[in-house]
Amino acid sequence: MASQRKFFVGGNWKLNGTKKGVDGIIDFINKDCVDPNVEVVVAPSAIYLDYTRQKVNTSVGVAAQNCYKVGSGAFTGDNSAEMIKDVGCEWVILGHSERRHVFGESDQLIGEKTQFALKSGLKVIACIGEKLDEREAGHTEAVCFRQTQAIIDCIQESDWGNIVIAYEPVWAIGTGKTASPEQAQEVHDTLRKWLADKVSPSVASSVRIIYGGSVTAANAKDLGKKPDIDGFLVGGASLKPDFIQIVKARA
Ligand SMILES: O=C[C@H](O)COP(=O)(O)O
Repeated sequence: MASQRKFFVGGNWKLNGTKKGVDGIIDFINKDCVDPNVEVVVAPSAIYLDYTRQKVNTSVGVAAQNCYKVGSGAFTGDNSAEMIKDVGCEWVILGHSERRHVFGESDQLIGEKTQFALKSGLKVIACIGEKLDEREAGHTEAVCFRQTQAIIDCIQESDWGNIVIAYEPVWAIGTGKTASPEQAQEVHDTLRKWLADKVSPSVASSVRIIYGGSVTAANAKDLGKKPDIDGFLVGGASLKPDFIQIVKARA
């Protein structure tokens, strides 16, 4: 039976773009990015959230790339869920590998941020994934389970309808070394089975698990054919018109 899970493609623009660059991306998205079978969400830098929300088609969701675990206060440089909602955006990416490994965010902090974002009414793209040395040591599952468990510990079963899990092996991010469709499918399948046990069978079968790590217009079709790959979180290629081909990978 075909999956009931709606294909989801996120474009994570990371720390890229000026207003002119954002205009260019929005331009190709608005021209050709409508597919009722695909949920598309783009994540500009926080500076451009409001601008992007105002200019991109309303059928395209807009996500922040991060937010803090409380609503307001003396937290210089951070953004809150309330602010993200206030400018009309409904998603946030949390636990991205660059937050974990460049900025040193812990599993626990990411769990707490996820809890607060969901309570505040945002939907969450929750990222997990192992580093190269962890994969080579045979710890891929253990790392993904540990990172996901920290989120499970902070939320309720009913929250899972507002979460998309992004499996992003760190060794595949921005390196051109995509996980093969078989490697990604294996992790997604294992994680889904584990979620059935740790959360519930219904959450396991309904939650979307998307893949991220050097996804391109050239490899998206093969990745998208796998039954447990429910879409992509795209970095570099989301800045280019190739993104449209990735959105249409299953068309
Ligand atoms: O959030 C997106 C991922 O970090 C993937 O980035 P990438 O497509 O540039 O490898």
